Amino acid sequence: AANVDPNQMVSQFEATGGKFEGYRRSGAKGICATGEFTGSAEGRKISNSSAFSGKKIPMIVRFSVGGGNPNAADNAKTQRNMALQFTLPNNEVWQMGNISVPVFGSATPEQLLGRLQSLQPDPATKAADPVKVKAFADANPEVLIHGKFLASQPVPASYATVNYWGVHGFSFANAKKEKVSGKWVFEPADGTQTLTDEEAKLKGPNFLFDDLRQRVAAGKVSFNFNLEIAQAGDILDNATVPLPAGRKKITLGALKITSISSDGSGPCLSMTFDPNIMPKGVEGSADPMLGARTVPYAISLGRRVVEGAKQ
Ligand code: HEM
Repeated sequence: AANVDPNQMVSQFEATGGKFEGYRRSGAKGICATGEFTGSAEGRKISNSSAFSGKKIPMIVRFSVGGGNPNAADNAKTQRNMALQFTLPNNEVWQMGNISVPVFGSATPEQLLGRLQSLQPDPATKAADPVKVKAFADANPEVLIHGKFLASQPVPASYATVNYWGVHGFSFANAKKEKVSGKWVFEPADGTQTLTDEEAKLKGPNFLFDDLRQRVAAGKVSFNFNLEIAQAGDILDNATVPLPAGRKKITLGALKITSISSDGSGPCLSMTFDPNIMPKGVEGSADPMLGARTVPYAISLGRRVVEGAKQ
């Protein structure tokens, strides 16, 4: 993390993805929501965090499409995001930014910067230089895993019907200081739903906000907060490596979405979701991508608030 200047990183997001004043430099097209989280007995068993008390925890939520473009198409095979803030008793806060892919597109901040540099559009052609893109990917093959997953999946029918992974390893500790480590995923309680290519085309590029409003009005949007438990030897410090299939999965609680803000407003507008902000009873892993998120998020927040926060 120390080897990449966070200001340079955020500027590289702008150089590669475009600069859109007032918008997040990543996850730009998004919408604020609120909800409530109810922790389970299994959650209480592994963590003494008040998030799992079983009392309803107020949640600030933001759904978005991946990338820096606030006009990104909703009907493409691209990433969806769900960012969360648990507002806990005793002034504790838990923030996370989860994505609709089990892995991230780079293992280290240096690799992310290099990948973004390789994808930066050439001013003459307005497109990335395929030779540079290939050279970087050949030398860093793990940067392709994320995109291959998205290309292999149909377009999600809704923000409410896709899985959202944390991608980093995290640990939980209970009052006896027993430690459980793993990777989490929020899974729609009613299962995932996707669109055929033909259905996606008919939906057009702007259907996700209205779709979500309708589903929330019907009281139908909830996710199970699931933890896949790591076994000895599993890799937990690399966001490009998912846990092996078939790891034991426990449900830490249920997240229900209860309201959607009007476009361009709401509680998520002028804040950021820093996954390093965790309550007692939850701990991050040594994944270098995790620690490297704090400062660029704050810089992106600062830039867009000064410009006039739009989404
Ligand atoms: C060094 C690594 C990373 C950098 C520099 C970075 C950078 C950023 C920036 C600048 C933003 C916009 C923040 C804002 O304006 O509030 C953002 C948003 C986001 N990032 Fe990252 N990111 C990194 C790694 C990751 C990883 C590994 C994930 C995977 C879970 C991720 C998921 C998200 C999500 C879900 C959002 C949208 C949050 C929201 O709705 O406010 N990022 N990222």
